Amino acid sequence: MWRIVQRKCVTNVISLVQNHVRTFPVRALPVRSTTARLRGRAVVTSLARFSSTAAREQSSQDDESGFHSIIGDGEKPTGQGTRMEFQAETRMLLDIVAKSLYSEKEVFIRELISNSSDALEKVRYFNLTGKSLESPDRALEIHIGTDKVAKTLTVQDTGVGMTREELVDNLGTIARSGSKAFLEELKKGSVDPGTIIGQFGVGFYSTFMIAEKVEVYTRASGSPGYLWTSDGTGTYEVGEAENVQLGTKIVARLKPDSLEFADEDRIKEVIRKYSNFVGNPIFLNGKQVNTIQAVWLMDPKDVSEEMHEEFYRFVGNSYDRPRFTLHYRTDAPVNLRTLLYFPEGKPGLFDLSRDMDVGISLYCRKVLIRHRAENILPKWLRFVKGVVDSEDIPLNLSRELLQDSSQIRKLRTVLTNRVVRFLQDRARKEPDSYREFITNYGIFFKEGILTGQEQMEKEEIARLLQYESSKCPAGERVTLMDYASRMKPGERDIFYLAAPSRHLAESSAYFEAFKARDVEVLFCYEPYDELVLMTLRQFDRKNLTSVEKEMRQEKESVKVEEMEGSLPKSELDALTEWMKDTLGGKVSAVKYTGKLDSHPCVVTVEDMGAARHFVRTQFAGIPEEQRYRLLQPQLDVNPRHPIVKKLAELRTGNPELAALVTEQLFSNAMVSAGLVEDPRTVLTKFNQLLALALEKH
Ligand SMILES: Nc1ncnc2c1ncn2[C@@H]1O[C@H](COP(=O)(O)OP(=O)(O)OP(=O)(O)O)[C@@H](O)[C@H]1O
Repeated sequence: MWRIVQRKCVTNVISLVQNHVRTFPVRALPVRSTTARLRGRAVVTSLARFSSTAAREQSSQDDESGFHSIIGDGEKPTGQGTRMEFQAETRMLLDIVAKSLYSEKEVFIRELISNSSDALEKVRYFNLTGKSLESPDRALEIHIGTDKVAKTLTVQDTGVGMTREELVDNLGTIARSGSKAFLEELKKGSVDPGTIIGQFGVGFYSTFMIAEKVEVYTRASGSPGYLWTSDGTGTYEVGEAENVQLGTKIVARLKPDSLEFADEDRIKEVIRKYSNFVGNPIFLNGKQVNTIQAVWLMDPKDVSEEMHEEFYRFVGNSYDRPRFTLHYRTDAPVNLRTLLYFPEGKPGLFDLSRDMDVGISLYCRKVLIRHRAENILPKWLRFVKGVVDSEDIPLNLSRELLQDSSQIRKLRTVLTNRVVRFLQDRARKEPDSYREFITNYGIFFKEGILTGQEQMEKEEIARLLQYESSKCPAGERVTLMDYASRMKPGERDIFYLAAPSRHLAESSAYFEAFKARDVEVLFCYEPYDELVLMTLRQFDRKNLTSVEKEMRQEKESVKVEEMEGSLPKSELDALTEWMKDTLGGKVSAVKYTGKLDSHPCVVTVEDMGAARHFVRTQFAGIPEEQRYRLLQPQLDVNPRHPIVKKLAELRTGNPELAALVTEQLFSNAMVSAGLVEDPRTVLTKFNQLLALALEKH
């Protein structure tokens, strides 16, 4: 019977068991201190869960027996308890590893390659530290062979191999990781652990997901060769074997439902996916498959532009080139090796969709943990392509990601801040290229602001945005920082105006007063701009204020008497009252303003940006009267304008024409405010007006 050495490495077994079977008895040992703090944490959590589960089970038993426990602390042990060991049912445990631990069968290849790579790293280490080995100069390689006829997959390495004792210890003990023990030895001597991957001591058994029998031929330096065989149902055999080469060869005899793994193309695909960057050459049926280097682990100085281009195409699955490259490493607050690319080409239609995953692959020591790893970067940065490699990521036993850990959240914050700062830097150092970039990708930053949680975070992203300004020639763009730096002491608002083009912005009725006062206004041309600035609300403690809002909040009441060329106040009051009656429920009020010059009137609503967005997206199907009730427009007339003055006369002389003119003035103002879903609807009245005007001629 296959015995589990419970004194060793039981912690891993416990977390495995907790995740999969509750009642499985194993012996609990204290959590070991580990290289990756995260692992410790995962195990601690499991232990906590384990004890609470046990406690729950205990209390439910109490209930069934009719005993209702009352919480108290009177109980005391009456003597020394007997130390017992948990028992484990090996066959069941193996079954769990082979059947339930991994979500994808194909990962067994990653596990075997990782083991081979560890074995090769160990040879390298022994060579470096002067330990005498047989054939120390042998090529350090991994060879994989597929055989459809024999229905086998073979993974062979020229690594350290195993002695008989090691075979029994490592492959005969579930959750015993020789590699991890090796790593801990190295760390005691403060040697760089290099790229040893194994840590849990279960990966090898994943082979039983696809193999009905596994044969392991292995020979360590100075030791005879051995053959270890098992069908994964609870027992194994070990015996000496002849002609075994230094290193280890694993032959998987495939199950009938797993014959795909005897297919070269299928294996190539899996290697490329998970193990493409393993530091040792991998040959598949004699041809090397992993030709691309783990560029992200290289010194940035040593990576040429061509290498970046090639790597970018590989990770980004793209055909353009990277416009900007962020290649950096850090050890605090989290260990990170990062290589991120910002595309030169335009985003595709799919990239714009929020259903698209982020473009970052997450690696741990060169082994792929997750392709397109969500949560590593926020969704709005999904156009960034590249690799993040971190030893600090909390993996679970099946080397899958624990998505919602605090460590992942920390990683995400660190990365996001770094990306934003990097782009702010590009805007300063490569303004032309950045301009092109923001033209294509600005929409993502806007999404970042719209979906962001913290004001600080939103303001950091807002630093990346650029707008045309009334103070700069057409085509030139400024940032919110530029605007803020030009503000005079005491000024508290950054003004913006949303319009489809510069021409319409400059000729807008709302802009007139600002122009006259020589106040800078940012022009926003994209549909989401004003929503973004409304969401942002403030930047650098200045208010972001739309020109329409400023107009509606006319501070002091207008002194008509002092306005040169204005209608007298009494006439104006009578006119505005009559206009309100004429427009009926369409307006909430008709007032007069001193802020207009060449325009007869404007419409203002409570929150113009939101109203416009509402009109664009929600208006279809809403009856006309209801639309006005929702918008509550206020009409502000210009008492100096010739049309308004003429209207005051017409009101009594030709009320029919005056009413038509009033309706048309209002419609024009609504169109120019962007509050009419389809401007064609105002043409009927306009034609009536023309007909009436031409009647007399
Ligand atoms: N090809 C190999 N050459 C030498 N030793 C090996 C080889 N494959 C496995 N071993 C030994 O067997 C041990 C157990 O392997 P296993 O894949 O189960 O776990 P691991 O690699 O240590 O951890 P993980 O579950 O994280 O992959 C390894 O730690 C290593 O000591």
